[in-house]
Amino acid sequence: MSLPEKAFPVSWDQFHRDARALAWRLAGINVEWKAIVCITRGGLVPAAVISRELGVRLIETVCIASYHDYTEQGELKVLKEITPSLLENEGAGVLIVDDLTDTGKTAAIVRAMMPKAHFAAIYAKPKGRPMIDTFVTEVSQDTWIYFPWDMGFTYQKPISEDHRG
Ligand SMILES: O=P(O)(O)OC[C@H]1O[C@H](OP(=O)(O)OP(=O)(O)O)[C@H](O)[C@@H]1O
Ligand code: HPA
Ligand SMILES: [Mg+2]
Repeated sequence: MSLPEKAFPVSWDQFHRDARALAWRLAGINVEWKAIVCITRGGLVPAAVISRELGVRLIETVCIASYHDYTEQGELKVLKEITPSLLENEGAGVLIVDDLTDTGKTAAIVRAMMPKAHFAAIYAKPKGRPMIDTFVTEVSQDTWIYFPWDMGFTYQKPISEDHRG
């Protein structure tokens, strides 16, 4: 297992703020969203915040799994498809929400299902960024984002000890 060089830990507070910031950007687009399609599981959390802020009550899931053994991406599996009524008109008026885009492979699969939908994620890495429409914060490709739902409290080594040759 190879660990990305840099760590970007996100607290619940910060995630809530960033999800709200994404909602502000989406509100500025001035589209009346038909529905939110969130990509499980990571997209469920920002979708809860964004649906509340934008007043969207129709929430659908598309269930995709790809990362196994922590940071290793395997074959992408679509475990549940999107309800056909939202696929009409190539997904125009639908808002797709995920927690992040990394290689862009997950976003590419969902985009292909609804080419006219708007794709929003909280965080983006450079490879995935061209696949999505709106995001809040970009981190470098060699950074791993640690989400609050995956974390617990542990001892942290002083930074100086990490840099000792
Ligand atoms: O841009 P990509 O390289 O495709 O990676 C991004 C996807 O990876 C993670 O999901 P994961 O497949 O780990 O499932 P999860 O949401 O259930 O944690 C994340 O939530 C994104 O959906
Ligand atoms: O940086 C990441 N953090 C958490 N999950 C992920 N899935 C793909 N990339 C990441
Ligand atoms: Mg995911």
